[in-house]
Amino acid sequence: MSDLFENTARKAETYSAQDIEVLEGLEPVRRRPGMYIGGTDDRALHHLVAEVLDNAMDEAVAGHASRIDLELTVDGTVVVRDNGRGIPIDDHPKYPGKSALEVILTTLHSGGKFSNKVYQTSGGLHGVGLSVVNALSDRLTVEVARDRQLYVQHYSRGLPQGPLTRQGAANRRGTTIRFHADPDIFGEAAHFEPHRLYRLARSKAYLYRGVEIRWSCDPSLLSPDSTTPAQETLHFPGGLLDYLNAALKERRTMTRLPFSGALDFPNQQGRVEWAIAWPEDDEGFSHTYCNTVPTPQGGTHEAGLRAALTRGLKGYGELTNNKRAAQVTADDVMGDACILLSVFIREPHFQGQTKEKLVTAEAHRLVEAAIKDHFDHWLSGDPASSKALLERLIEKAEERAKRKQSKELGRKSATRRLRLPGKLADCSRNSPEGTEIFLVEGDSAGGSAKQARNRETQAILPLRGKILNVASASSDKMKANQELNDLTQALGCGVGKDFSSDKLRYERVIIMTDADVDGAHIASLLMTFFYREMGGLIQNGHLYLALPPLYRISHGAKSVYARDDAHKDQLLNKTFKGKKVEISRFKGLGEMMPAQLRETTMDPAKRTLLRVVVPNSADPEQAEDVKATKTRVEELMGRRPELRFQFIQENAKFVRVDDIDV
Ligand SMILES: Nc1ncnc2c1ncn2[C@@H]1O[C@H](COP(=O)(O)OP(=O)(O)OP(=O)(O)O)[C@@H](O)[C@H]1O
Repeated sequence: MSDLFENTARKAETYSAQDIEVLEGLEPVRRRPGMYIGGTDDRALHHLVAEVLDNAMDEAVAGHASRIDLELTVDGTVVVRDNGRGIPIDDHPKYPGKSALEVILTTLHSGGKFSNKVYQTSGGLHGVGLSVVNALSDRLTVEVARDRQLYVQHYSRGLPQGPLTRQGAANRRGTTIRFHADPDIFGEAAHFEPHRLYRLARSKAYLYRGVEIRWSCDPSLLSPDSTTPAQETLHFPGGLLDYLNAALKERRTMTRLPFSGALDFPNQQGRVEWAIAWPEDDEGFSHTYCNTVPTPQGGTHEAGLRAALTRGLKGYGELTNNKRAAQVTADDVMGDACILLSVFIREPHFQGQTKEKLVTAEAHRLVEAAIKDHFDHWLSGDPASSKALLERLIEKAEERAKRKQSKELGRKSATRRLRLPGKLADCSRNSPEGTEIFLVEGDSAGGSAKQARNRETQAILPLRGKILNVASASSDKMKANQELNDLTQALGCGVGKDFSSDKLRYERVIIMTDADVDGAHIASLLMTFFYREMGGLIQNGHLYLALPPLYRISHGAKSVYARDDAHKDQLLNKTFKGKKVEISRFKGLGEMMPAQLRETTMDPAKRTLLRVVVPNSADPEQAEDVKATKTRVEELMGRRPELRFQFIQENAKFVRVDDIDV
């Protein structure tokens, strides 16, 4: 018998009652954190803050607190303070000599939210949140200000470090939880990201207009280009509609106004609030919440909304004698919409402690009933908008049906066959004529480009960071490279020996990178790839470089864009000579508003493109040039990185195509 089997057999003999462990107190949380917070990764770490903030929100929604502070200090400690009733500090009847506060912090399943007595609708229900945070913090301090007295107790890894002590008079009330996540659990490198905490605080403020949340974070924790403020008071009297407007910015929508409203359920069963818009660019999202807890996986409340909107639109179609409306499905209605939905209900049922999905069956009926009538009213109140929306949704349904039927090798069926990369936002036109694909640097620039594009003819493929330099990489490495694979799949024309110009899915391939050195580097890597692996694409004149501006120069209401320093100087010396101007420099494409990006770089009527050309290999007269180019590319891209950028600037042969005619 092998050692392994011998050992196993011995273990079986000695397996007895003493092998059965019973974990006491908060020990199970430390031993199996995944069960309570879904893991020990970044998401789980940030979930700790959500647990504590949810308690303060519950106190606010119950009408007892109006202000919450969320602070991230320089050593990574999170402070959540509210001006609510304060966690009870009197002795717990079941545990004489122990305060209710200590019971709450050290015992799983203890809390005031198991009945509706102290909280009508609450995000908390399991009575474990705070004890879990306590168990997973190497330092936690709780301060309670009640009855004009301040009480303090310190904990470490779930254990009290001393008794609850009275610290003297307090002229405020409420609870303050200060905690530092335990590096033994989350790792030494784990840290709270200011932007995630800020966004969490902001969404809570949008969800409950009766609360003011003061966010603050040590400025040294913010990177220089961070858009997260170090301090901000978050209070939104317009609720979800404010949220939607902020998310939409200046994007155009199918209807004149968003569909928004709020309604209390009958018999004080709770409340529903919603704000929905259908953007013209079809880049939708869906954020749903129950008792201010985000439910990223949706659930019954979202299903209720789906039913109300779909039935409403179909009904409106019938009312206006539009028979084609019958084919519209819930996916057509919801798929590309921007959706914000928040419900407050009693005793909600979620899936798991991280509460990602609402499963309360009743929520479906309540939400559907509440929203349906409002939606019908809204549709009939603005016939022009409703007609435009319905037509767009019918168009989608018809496109879908056509795709299903079509056996031909159209774009979409090819799409499925080719298994296009998920991050490609494809254009809707079926043939390559007149279409273009923008290869964009990074997801954030990709997001702006998607909003700025013409969705019929312009596709967007965001590429992450620097792509592989194919001139110095092995062919195996190239085949394994995700970014290059995505690019190849999106273009559809094959690489190397398999390249076929006829299969190219777009008429123009446009590299759109930032107007800086990094951008030029990425563009040069992409051009090297095309040159080596899809030479025909350049030979046939399909490859272009976009020219995003580097500066905006404004004088009063007039703004013009300059693509580089020389252009800027030229404009300053001519157009704006002697005038007081404001100059702003774009850090990257992602920083531009979609409208600016459209106007300056993407709109065929206004932009400037550079076409990338190489000497023609079919022309014997150019044979020398062909050879020279090849040597140059091999030399510079292959072995001498320091000369790459210089090469692009000085030696690449571009033909300038101003205001290219489309
Ligand atoms: N900021 C607060 N103000 C007043 N009472 C609080 C506060 N935070 C916690 N509590 C009390 O402590 C109890 C336990 O909180 P805990 O976070 O452990 O669980 P919960 O919120 O009840 O449920 P869940 O585990 O689902 O979050 C709450 O039910 C509430 O009675």
